[in-house]
Amino acid sequence: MSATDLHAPAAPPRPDLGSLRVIPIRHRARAIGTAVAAVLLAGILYSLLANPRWGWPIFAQWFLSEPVLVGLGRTLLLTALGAFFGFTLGTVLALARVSSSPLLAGLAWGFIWLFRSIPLIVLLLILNNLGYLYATVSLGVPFTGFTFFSYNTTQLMTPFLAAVLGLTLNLGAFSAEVIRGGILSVDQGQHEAAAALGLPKGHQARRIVLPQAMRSIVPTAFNEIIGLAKGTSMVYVLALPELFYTVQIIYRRNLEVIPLLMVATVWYLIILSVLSVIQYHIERHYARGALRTLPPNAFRVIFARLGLVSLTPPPKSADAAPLPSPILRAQQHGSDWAGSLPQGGTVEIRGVTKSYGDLTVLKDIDLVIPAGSVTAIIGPSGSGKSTLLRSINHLERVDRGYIAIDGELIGYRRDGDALHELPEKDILTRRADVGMVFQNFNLFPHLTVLDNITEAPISVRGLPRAEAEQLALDLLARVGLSDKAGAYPRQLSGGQQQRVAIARTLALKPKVLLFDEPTSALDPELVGEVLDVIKELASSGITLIIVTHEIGFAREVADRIVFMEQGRVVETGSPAQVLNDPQNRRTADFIAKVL
Ligand SMILES: Nc1ncnc2c1ncn2[C@@H]1O[C@H](COP(=O)(O)OP(=O)(O)OP(=O)(O)O)[C@@H](O)[C@H]1O
Repeated sequence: MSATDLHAPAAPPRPDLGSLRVIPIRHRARAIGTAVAAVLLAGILYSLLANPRWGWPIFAQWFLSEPVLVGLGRTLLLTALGAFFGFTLGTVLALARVSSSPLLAGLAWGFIWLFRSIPLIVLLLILNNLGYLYATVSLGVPFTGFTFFSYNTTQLMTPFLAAVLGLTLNLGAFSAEVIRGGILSVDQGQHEAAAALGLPKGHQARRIVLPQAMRSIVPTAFNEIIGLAKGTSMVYVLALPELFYTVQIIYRRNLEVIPLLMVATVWYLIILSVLSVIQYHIERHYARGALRTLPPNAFRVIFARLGLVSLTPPPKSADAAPLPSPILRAQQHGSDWAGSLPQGGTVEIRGVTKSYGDLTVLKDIDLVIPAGSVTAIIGPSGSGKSTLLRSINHLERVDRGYIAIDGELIGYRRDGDALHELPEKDILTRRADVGMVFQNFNLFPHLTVLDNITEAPISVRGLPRAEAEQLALDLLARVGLSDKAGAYPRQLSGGQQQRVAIARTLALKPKVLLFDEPTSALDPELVGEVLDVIKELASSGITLIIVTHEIGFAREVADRIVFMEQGRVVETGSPAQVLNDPQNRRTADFIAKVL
């Protein structure tokens, strides 16, 4: 014991913390509010039940009567058909609106403009009177008199068909804008990552863009469907006895207006409640991956309130296990990148120039990057490094010059002196040879880690699912993440996400791997784990091109450094030469600033 300890005042006795009680704060205002709400509710219920004019016995007599149920069935059928065809049409229109074809986009815009402008009731009446405008509906070859079929319009356009068609056209126009809004809400990086993996356009829309767009589409889409369910009452103008028209017929006969209106109201309330439960579960489905923890299943909440189940899921033992370092994990699996990846390709960049409007960001770039080499591109911000990298896999189109991998042009076909741009389908196929790892990872948040990796091998390389999953598990083991196969990207740290992104790119077995500042979105303590994986890859034989601000890492891993400034390659050479003995003054100034 030291002298200071001898003179220190004795510490007060430590209370027994285990015996302390926690007393929750009392919210007086909330308690008063609840009491007022309960009194109001009781008052409303009393007025509903005690006032005989509501006519509850008559309500009970008609609520489940046959004509009401038949009308209800028609309302439900119209809602289901209108919603199905309306949203199918809306999806096609929304995809046409965002397509790069001006004609398609213009036609879709015109359709939406027209059918959003026409009131539903007017549209229904026009469709119902179509027979007056066109006596027959025919399909044939114009001016030849040749027809495949011909129908009498009045017989064809029954009130039911007119109702379904009217509701479909109306909902199609409104839902197209809802869906387009959802598509626009998907981050640009997601489109780029899908394109960089060579996923076909239709596949990108179906598997990557629309599922993510659904999160913002679903709430508004359900508003539209609820509007449609109530809007079906509009078809009374066609004398089609759906729910509302049926109760109207009944109360005109028995004059019990209020009880019969209540019959319709309560049925609409039930339809709305069922739709709300469906909406909750669809939203929950599309929240997978977007939220770290999903909200509980609505039925589970009810059962939990009744004390039948617990709301807390049992802990997952796999998540608790500490992760070994990537390199250690790779050694445990006896892995060696060399041999498992294809031989690297030679990248030839010739006379590449690129401008954005008046700003020329790449100026006559000439570079040959040998197969299997590791090249680090460095330079000040805005010097064109990322643009050059993105041009290599044709995410950016160059204005002049060309880029070839093993002599094969990425975005073009050469014909004498002319370079013809390839169709999107061929560009996507060739892109699969050039993997790209993005600064912000751009993992698909709605897919598990395993699905992120298997998506492109299955769709682009045509691998059977079982084989693709085996490949993905092997790659995950190599980057030290085999126990995260079932996790969603948002459940991983930044460093882990970037390692998954590397595994996803490698699953296509590219000849060239591009890294666009792979660590700049990471916290300093996570940078090392990603750099470790890249260092391992450096000896694999694959060609690596890395845009980086990590000069120390570039020195350690690269065979060659390319220094860029203002869209030009100012100096290239070995790390020792460029970093220790730069020949150009601008390179020297930059190195002096960053080292
Ligand atoms: N889509 C675009 N439209 C217009 N200008 C662009 C576009 N993309 C890049 N630029 C401009 O091109 C120049 C080069 O950008 P680039 O991203 O290639 O630079 P960088 O060297 O990678 O910079 P950093 O190190 O900051 O990422 C910059 O001036 C940038 O503002």
